[in-house]
Amino acid sequence: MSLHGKVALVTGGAQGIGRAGVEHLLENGAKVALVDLNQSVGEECKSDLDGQFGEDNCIFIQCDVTDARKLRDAFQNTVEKFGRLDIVINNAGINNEKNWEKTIEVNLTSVIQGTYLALEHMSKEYGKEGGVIINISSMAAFLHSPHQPVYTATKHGVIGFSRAIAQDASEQGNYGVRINTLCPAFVDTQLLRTVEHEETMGKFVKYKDEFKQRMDKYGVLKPSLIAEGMLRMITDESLNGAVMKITCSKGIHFHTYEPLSA
Ligand SMILES: NC(=O)c1ccc[n+]([C@@H]2O[C@H](COP(=O)([O-])OP(=O)(O)OC[C@H]3O[C@@H](n4cnc5c(N)ncnc54)[C@H](O)[C@@H]3O)[C@@H](O)[C@H]2O)c1
Ligand SMILES: CCCCC[C@H](O)/C=C/C=C\C=C\C=C\[C@@H](O)[C@@H](O)CCCC(=O)O
Repeated sequence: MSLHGKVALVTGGAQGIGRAGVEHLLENGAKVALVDLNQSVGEECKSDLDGQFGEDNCIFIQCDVTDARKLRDAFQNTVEKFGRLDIVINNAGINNEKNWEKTIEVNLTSVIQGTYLALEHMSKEYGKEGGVIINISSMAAFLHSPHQPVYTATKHGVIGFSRAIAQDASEQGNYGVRINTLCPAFVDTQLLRTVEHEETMGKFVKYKDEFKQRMDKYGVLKPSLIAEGMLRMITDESLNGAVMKITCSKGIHFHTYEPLSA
């Protein structure tokens, strides 16, 4: 699948993994709506990208993904601006064990909401041309990050939801939309800094040194490698319901599941 002429929407696209994904999409000829809560970082990012890739290839839409009406408007505005939608990356995420209800809203509820909105704009079921959705989970879903119980739960949820809807979409619904999940290990972004603070880790902040030892043990990846994985899941048309893992030890690889048996 070539990205020329394609249109993508990336949530949490103003920094970190999302921004790296946006840059790779633009480099490969797509037009991109970067949707992010953070107005100032979003505007700065858009201005940098205009300098790098030319104006009119990228728009910034300020939006809290937990506001269902605003998220719906963000999808609508993207289609109005660029005329179509082909790729959606539900990437926005937080690490907040203190306000754990918010973590569920951002990391799981909004990913579900974003997937349903993406299907409304891309699925053959709605008379559209098809496309691809990437939902961002984490290696925490496999290794359960001991001091992030709610974060871990949300990332398990993203995998379960995405695999189930992918099977529905490809095998029963004939939506023409592929849905894949990406699970990075530790990545060098602002999210990792949240481990230092009580306001984000709550009572688990006392384990911050142990957390840092885990990062030293497993290593910390660059956002550009995660963007490479994203691009592969977007362009490889054989991938639907796939769960990609990216780690320092094994690089980009896929999780394998036992086939269902009675
Ligand atoms: N950094 C890691 O080690 C790591 C590892 C595995 C998975 N992930 C996942 O990757 C995704 C991106 O994380 P990151 O590391 O780039 O983090 P980051 O904090 O650098 O970037 C997250 C972006 O999401 C935006 N955002 C946060 N809440 C939002 C909301 N309610 N509405 C809209 N935008 C919002 C932020 O403004 C920010 O621009 C997350 O889902 C995260 O859980 C990160
Ligand atoms: C404040 C912290 C934010 C955490 C962000 C992130 O989502 C959490 C990641 C948690 C665990 C990462 C573990 C990584 C392990 C690997 O590098 C690896 O060695 C495991 C290999 C297993 C496999 O490939 O199947």
